[in-house]
Amino acid sequence: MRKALLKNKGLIALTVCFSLIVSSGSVLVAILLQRIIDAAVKGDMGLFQQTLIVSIIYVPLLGLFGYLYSICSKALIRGWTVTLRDQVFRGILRRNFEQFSKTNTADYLSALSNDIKLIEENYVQPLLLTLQNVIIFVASLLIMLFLSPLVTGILVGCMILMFTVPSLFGKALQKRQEAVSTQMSVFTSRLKDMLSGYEVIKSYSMSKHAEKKFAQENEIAANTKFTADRTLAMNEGVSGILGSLTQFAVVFIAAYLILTGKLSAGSLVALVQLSNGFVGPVLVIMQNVPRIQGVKPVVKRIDALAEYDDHYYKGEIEPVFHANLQASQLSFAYKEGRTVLSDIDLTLFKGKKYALVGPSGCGKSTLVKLLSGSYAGYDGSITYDGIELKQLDRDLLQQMVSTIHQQVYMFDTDIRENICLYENYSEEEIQTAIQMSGIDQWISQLPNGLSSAVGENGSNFSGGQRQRIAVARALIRNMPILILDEGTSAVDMQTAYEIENRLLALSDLTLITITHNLNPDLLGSYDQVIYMNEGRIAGVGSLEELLEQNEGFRRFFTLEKPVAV
Ligand SMILES: Nc1ncnc2c1ncn2[C@@H]1O[C@H](COP(=O)(O)OP(=O)(O)OP(=O)(O)O)[C@@H](O)[C@H]1O
Repeated sequence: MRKALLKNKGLIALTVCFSLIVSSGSVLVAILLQRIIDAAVKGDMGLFQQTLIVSIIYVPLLGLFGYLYSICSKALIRGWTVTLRDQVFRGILRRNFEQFSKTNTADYLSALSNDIKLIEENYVQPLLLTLQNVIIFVASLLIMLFLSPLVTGILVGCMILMFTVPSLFGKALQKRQEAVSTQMSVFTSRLKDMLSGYEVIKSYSMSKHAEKKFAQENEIAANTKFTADRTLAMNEGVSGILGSLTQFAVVFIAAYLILTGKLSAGSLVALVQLSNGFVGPVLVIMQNVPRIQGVKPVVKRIDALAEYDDHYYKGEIEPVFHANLQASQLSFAYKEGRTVLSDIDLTLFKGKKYALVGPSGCGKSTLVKLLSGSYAGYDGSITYDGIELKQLDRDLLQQMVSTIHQQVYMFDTDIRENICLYENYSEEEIQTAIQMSGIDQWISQLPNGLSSAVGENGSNFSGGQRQRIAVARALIRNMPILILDEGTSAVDMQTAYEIENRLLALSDLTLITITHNLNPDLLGSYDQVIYMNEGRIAGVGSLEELLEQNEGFRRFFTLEKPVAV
C-alpha cells in the first residue's frame, strides 16, 4: 500500500494542495456571509458593495479549485489502484510454484478484483475525504474561536462525545469487512470451480444442482456483505443523531447570546455556517475512520501478496549445465508426515536421454518438478554441475529447463504467440520448431496458418494438437534440458513415436521423458530407463539391463501391456 502511495506522490501533493485551498476556501464563505448580513442589518452600503464584488470573484474561483481537487483526487484513486493491482500481480508472479499452488487461483482473482475494490471504497476514498474534512475542521475551529470562544467550547465538548462513536464500531466493522473479503474469495473460488466444470455439469445434467449451489453461495456472500453494511448503517445513524443535536445546541446558545446582546446577527449566521463546517467534517471523519480501520485486514492481505519475498530462492549464482544434474539423498513431502519421495540418488548426464517409468502415483512428476526447481522444501540436495539448486539464480535456471506437461495451457491468442510466448523468433526458427514437433503440415492446411486463433485454453484444437504446439513451444527455446511429463500422451502412437525419436536425435539435449507407454522399441532408444516405485528409485539401466536384472521392473513391464507401433 505504502509503495503504491509513494509511486503517486506527485498526485498526492497536488490533491493535498487543492484540498487545502478548497477546504479553507469553503470555510471562509462564512466570513462573507457574516459581512453581508451585518452590512444589511447596519445599513452599510459600502460594506455591502465591497462584499458583493469579493463574492462575485471568490465563488467561481472556489468552484474552479473544487473542480481541480475533484479531478486530482480521482486521478490519484486511479493511479493508486492501478499501481496496487500491478504490485499484487507482480507479487503473485514472484512466488515459486510451491508457494503459488498453496493458494487457490480464485483467491488471487478475488484479491485482484474484490479486495482492491473494497480497498478503493473503504480505504482510499475515505482517506481522501477524511483529509479534506480535517482541514475544514481545523479552519472552522480557528474562525469560530475568533468569533465566539464560548460557542466553540460547547461545540468541542459535543465533538469529544461524537468521537467516541468510531471506536465503538471500528472493531466490529473490522471483523465484518474481513469476513466479506474471505466470503468473496470463497464465492469466486466456487464460481470458478463450477464454470471450469461446465462440461461435466452439462453432460451429467447437473444444471439444477449447480443453480441451487450458486443460489446458496450467492445468498451467503450477499448476507455477509449486508451484515457489514448494517454495522456501517448503525455507525452512520448514531453519528447523524449526535451531529444534529450538536447543531441545535449551537443555534440555541448563539441565539441566547444575541438576546443578551453579546453577538451580532451576522456572527450568528457565520457561526451556524461554521458549525456546519465543524460538525459536518466530524461526522464524515466519524463515518470514515471505522471504514478505514475495518478494511485493515484486507489491506494486510493485499500487502502480503504485493510484497511477497521468495526467501527460498535468493540464489544469485548463474547456473551452468556442462556435466550433470544430480540428486543426493533427496526426500520430499507435500504435507508434513506424508513422504512422497525418499532417499533419491540419481545422476543425469548432459546430452543423455532418460525414460522415467513406474506405477501411477509413485512420484515421477514430483521428482522432475523438484529437479526443475518448482519446489524448494526438500531434504537432501539437488545440484547442477555441483552447485546446489537453491543457490542458483531462479530466473536463469528457468531458462535452462523446459517442461511439456500432459495438460497443456494455451493462451487465448493464435498459434504463433502460443509457440513464441511473446518473444522474438525468426521465421526460420519457428518453422524448424513446428517441423520438429510434427505440426508443419497440419498448420499449413489451416486457412490462417500460424495466425489461427486457439480459443480459450486451446479449445479450438484437440488435446494432441495442443500437445504438439507445446512441443514446438519448448523446442524453439532450445533449452539444454527438456522434460516431457507425459507430454505426448494425447497424440496417437505413431506421432508420439516420431516426436520422441526426433528429440532423441538431438545430441546436445538432455531429455527426461515420463511415460506410461512401455514400447520396447522406444524405451530401448533411451540411454537409461529409471524405474521408480513408491517414491524411491527401484532401478536404473538400459531397458535390456533392467529386464535382465530387475525382477520388480520385469513384472511392471510385463503387466503394463507394451504397445506395438
Ligand atoms: N500438489 C500436491 N499436493 C499434495 N500431494 C500431491 C501433490 N501432487 C502430487 N501429490 C501426491 O504425490 C504422490 C506422487 O504424485 P506424482 O504426481 O508425483 O506421481 P506420478 O508418478 O507422476 O503419477 P502419475 O503417473 O499418475 O502421473 C501421489 O500420492 C500424489 O497424490
